[in-house]
Amino acid sequence: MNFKRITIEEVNRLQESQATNVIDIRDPQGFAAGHMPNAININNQNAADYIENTDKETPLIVVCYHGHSSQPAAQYFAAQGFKDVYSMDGGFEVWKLNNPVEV
Ligand SMILES: O=S(=O)([O-])[S-]
Repeated sequence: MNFKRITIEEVNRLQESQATNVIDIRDPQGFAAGHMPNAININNQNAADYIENTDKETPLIVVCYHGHSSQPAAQYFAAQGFKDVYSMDGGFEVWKLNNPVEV
């Protein structure tokens, strides 16, 4: 199973049309300073739990700073059985320019 790259515009459209899960793989400090609405900060400590307890049919959007490290992470989550996994191009650094940020 593979992941797809998605633009921020496509994320907005997807979230308008259906429920999604957003995971943010940045460091806790970066996450605490601001993140996408409803994003969950995922790290090596809580990833297994998240995988076990999350619906794999719901599209999963993986976010990092710039959209680079989210790609191997998205690949990993796809390999864990998530059906529809996206790596967000541009990452949070581009998201925050024009989109809501939650703290
Ligand atoms: O690798 S990254 O800078 O996109 S987090």
